[in-house]
Amino acid sequence: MNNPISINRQKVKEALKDFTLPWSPHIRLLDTDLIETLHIENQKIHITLKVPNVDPAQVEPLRAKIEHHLSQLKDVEQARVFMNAISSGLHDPTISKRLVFPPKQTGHTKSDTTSIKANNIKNAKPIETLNSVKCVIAIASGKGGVGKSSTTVNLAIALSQKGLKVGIMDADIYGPSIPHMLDLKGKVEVRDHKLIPMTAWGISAISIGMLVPTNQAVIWRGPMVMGAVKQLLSDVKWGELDIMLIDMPPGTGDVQITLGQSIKLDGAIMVSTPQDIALLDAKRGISLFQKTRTPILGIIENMSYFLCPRCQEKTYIFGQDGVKKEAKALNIPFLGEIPILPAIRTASDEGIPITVQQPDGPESQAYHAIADLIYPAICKTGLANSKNS
Ligand SMILES: Nc1ncnc2c1ncn2[C@@H]1O[C@H](COP(=O)(O)OP(=O)(O)OP(=O)(O)O)[C@@H](O)[C@H]1O
Repeated sequence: MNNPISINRQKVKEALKDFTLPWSPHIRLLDTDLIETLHIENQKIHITLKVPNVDPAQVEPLRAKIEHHLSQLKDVEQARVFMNAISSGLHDPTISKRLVFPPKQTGHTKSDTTSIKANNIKNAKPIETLNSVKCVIAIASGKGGVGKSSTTVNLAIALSQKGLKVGIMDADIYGPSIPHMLDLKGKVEVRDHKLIPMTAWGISAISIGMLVPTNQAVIWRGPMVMGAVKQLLSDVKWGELDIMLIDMPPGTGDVQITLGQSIKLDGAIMVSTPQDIALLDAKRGISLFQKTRTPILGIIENMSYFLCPRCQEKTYIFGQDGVKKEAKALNIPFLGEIPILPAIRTASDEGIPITVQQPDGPESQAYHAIADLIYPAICKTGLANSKNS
């Protein structure tokens, strides 16, 4: 005979009886009204924690500690604790409660990128919603504005034109541009408490830009960002995907740390422009991925050269082969050059990517050539001959 499931509200409360507030250690959590909701369903505990008017960085350890402690209880399959916003600008009230932290911040949580260790991932619980995603690859850059989002979108479309099912997770919390580039407007559908990705040009996509007004997330720091990333990872019903591309924010901050600690990436692709400064920053990004033992699939040089529309002559405005040489020095694959062309920018601005508008044009060919190179890595047969040599 099966043993009855023993977890119930009483047991959860019992487990939390010694928890105190990190900012007022003499006050017991259960003596406050901070636990707003407590639901138990199918051995999964969901708690909503009201966040008082303190620095969210002080609340995050409590959230994490409760999650960890409750997930150890007998008959508990999963414990999730969500921070509840005092007010939010999210379009969907069922999501808003869970996604954001209070707007007031008294301090900036500085990210300690050195604290990322590969073994953190071992402790991370598998994210159920990603079970149906075969391969997750981050598209990153050290510096902003180098064309990472344009590359993500066009690469995604090039891969889908090869017959793969592709999704984009826009993790660029501070400047989400994927909805604009894919012309995705309107409200994200919520089904069974999960976000349903929007679709355009055969690509599924989710972005914080679909959930909050564009200027709101810009001020988020530390735990707010981490909470948002975790929920973009675990609260989205992706369905079957061959590959998910994650459009990362530039640099090495909270998003990179949270992702590094939450999921095992199958690979990372760096995007850089030929300028020295962008390359220098890209190297920092590469070293961060190396710390989490994420395979670097390679580096793409964007805005490499101008292609004369009349004579097809290439002009290397910022010098030739800078990224290629650096890739060789770093012993990582060089994935290719993308020209700087007005059509790429205008297509992005119109929300109809160049790979959709002119799938056979020279700009699209550059993305297709890179898709050809990474395709075998996605299909776990190793990277195709890269252009390093
Ligand atoms: N190869 C290219 N040719 C012409 N314009 C380009 C090219 N790549 C990107 N752009 C344009 O440069 C601008 C910045 O590109 P994008 O938003 O993709 O960069 P990003 O690295 O994602 O920026 P952010 O750091 O803000 O997220 C956009 O206007 C985009 O259309």
